[in-house]
Amino acid sequence: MGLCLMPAPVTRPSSCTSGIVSQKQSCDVEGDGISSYVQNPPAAGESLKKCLDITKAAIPEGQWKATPVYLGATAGMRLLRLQNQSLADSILKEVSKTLQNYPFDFRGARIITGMEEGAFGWITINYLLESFVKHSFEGLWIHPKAGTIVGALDLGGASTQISFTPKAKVKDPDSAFNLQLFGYKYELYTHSYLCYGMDQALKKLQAYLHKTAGASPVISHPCYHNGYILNVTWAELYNSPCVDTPNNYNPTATVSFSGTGNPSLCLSLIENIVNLTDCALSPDCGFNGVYQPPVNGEFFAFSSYFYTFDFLGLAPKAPLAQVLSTIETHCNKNWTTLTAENPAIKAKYLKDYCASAHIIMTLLLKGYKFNTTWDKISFQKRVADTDIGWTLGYMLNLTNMIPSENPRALTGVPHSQWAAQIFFIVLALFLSLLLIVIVSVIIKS
Ligand SMILES: Nc1ncnc2c1ncn2[C@@H]1O[C@H](COP(=O)(O)OP(=O)(O)O)[C@@H](O)[C@H]1O
Repeated sequence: MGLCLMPAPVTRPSSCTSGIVSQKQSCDVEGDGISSYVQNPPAAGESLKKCLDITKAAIPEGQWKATPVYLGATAGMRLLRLQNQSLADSILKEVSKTLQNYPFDFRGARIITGMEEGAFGWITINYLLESFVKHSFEGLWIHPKAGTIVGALDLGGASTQISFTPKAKVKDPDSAFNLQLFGYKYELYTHSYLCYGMDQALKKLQAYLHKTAGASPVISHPCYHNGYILNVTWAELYNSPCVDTPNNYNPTATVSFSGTGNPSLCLSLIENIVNLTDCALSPDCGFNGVYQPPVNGEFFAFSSYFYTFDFLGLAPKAPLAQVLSTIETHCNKNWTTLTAENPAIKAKYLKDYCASAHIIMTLLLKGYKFNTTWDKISFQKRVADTDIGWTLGYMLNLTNMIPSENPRALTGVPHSQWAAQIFFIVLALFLSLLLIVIVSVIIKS
């Protein structure tokens, strides 16, 4: 869930993340976003209030009333809505109530679509990189060269998004997101894969192993490190609409996953989860049978892409061969060695970096087909001192911070007209110079 605040008067918007950020003061709603609201509503409510109090302290009192606040919920809530619409509604209502008790200008809470999540992430990055317009020294606004716009790769907990401007027109209208920013039209390809965020992909992997293991209560997990054991109840394993509940479902039964640290087996299992076969025969396809034109230009990969690559020492960029060998070495480490080497990393993340690295490589190389353009991906968390994510783009859009028209055009001079004016000024100067030269030659002779 993301919350955005924009202290007024606005010069440049403060950033937003999952949680709350204002003027570089940030706090995260503790727990795993929306799931903490389902599991422990009072604790999640307290955590939200704590965040809001920190944010309130960071904004001068005189600006509180003029500070717009928006709340957008993403894939976690989209999944919950599929499972239990009324619970999703009551969570949004509760959160809205809390926000209304603060002195900000609260403008509503809603669940955004997957396409919006993808497109707003793309807007955030390109806004922070200042790739939409350049303000030239003459005070004129010039548009970017197509090459300066970057694509966005977001890997959240419940869904993953890819957004970029393809070379050719997007063939599937359901994947096209049209925008006009500073008078310049962009056609984005964007797709959000629900259930392929990191938490859900890991859950799919566990459920797949459980299904194929038969009745055995101890299941080998090739993506877990040797010596690591995880006990889960069936209720935890099947608590998501991303996994099918088995016929003999018994919520109180438990299953034990035992790590075997086998990177090649881990990779082949993940390729099954990602469902590459439905795109095997089609050229314009990502994975799971979803249309995707060929990737184009530079990309920024953030959220879970960054967390995993940063932990492995592979951010912001590393050659493909180094990435593959680092992942292999990491997965082969036993759990005792790994925890001793990383005392500061929480076990809940440490246990999964081997699996998450393989999920990432499968998505990027075999799904999106970055196999020949690996060096175009940069694994980043921040740009211009600001966290990357969909939230800032959402706020920029809602507050009309990025005008759809070119600022010069808004004052009545269209782009083509001022380009023509510059051309005639240069032509007039050139003719005047030519005239001076001709006259001085005539006078001399
Ligand atoms: N420090 C971290 N190391 C590894 N994984 C992390 C870390 N912080 C968050 N994650 C994981 O990254 C994924 C995306 O997290 P987040 O950006 O908070 O997603 P969401 O889009 O669900 O709000 C989740 O699976 C979360 O568990």
